[in-house]
Amino acid sequence: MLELDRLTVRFGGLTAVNAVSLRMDGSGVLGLVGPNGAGKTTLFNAISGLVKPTAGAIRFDGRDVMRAPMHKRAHLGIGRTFQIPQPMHELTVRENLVVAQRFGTGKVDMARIDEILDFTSLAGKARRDAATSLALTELKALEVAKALATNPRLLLLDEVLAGLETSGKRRFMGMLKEMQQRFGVGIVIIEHDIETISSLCPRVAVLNFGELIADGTPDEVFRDPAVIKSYTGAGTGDGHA
Ligand SMILES: Nc1ncnc2c1ncn2[C@@H]1O[C@H](COP(=O)(O)OP(=O)(O)OP(=O)(O)O)[C@@H](O)[C@H]1O
Repeated sequence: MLELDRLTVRFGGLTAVNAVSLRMDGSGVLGLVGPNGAGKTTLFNAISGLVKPTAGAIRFDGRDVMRAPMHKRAHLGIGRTFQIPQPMHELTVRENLVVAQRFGTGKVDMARIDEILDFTSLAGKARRDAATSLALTELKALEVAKALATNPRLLLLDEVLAGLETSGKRRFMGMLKEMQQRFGVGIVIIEHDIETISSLCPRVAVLNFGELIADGTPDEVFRDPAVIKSYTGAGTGDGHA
């Protein structure tokens, strides 16, 4: 479904993503890890159309989307969340989903919105509450709900689990596991915690200084000396992946 071919993003003299080639079919969950500044979010930005790659190719269902604008990529089925949740604060939870759905699909389907609100446990908050009144877990759920409302077939989740306490995180992980089946969506998730990634993702890709240095099962990847070195040598030193 998604095919990156030597994708490269440069910001002036800095190569944030360096000739990354990666394929993903329409199912499953792919974990994307790497030390801070490795280029993970930039890769998401390039796939979703927020930054313009310098070189390489992005194909979605065999179609070259390298130059397609964000809304076009959303229409084709590429959805995403942002590291810092970006709700429209003054709108209600339901209105946030309506706006997202219009952006992603060009129409409004209230039954689908109700299904998503239910699934993300936001139904009780939907009508009255402005997004600004939500707690962190609810804001993260809203970020996922908005992305689901765009009707994606591939969903890029940028650190949606970060900052959640243990029980919230567990519930959220259950939701993500169920989401693939229920909504027929393939997931790529950026997450720093190795235990979380290992439990969620049968496949993990590792970036370091913009380069893809490993791609395999969690067991293979987290035992790979190059990956261990990237964390101990060039990593954050804070125990995070
Ligand atoms: N718009 C930009 N202009 C210039 N440099 C940028 C821009 N966006 C990102 N960078 C740089 O590109 C590199 C990769 O950043 P990116 O945010 O993609 O890393 P990351 O792996 O997502 O990091 P983190 O885990 O800390 O979120 C960093 O050196 C960052 O400072």
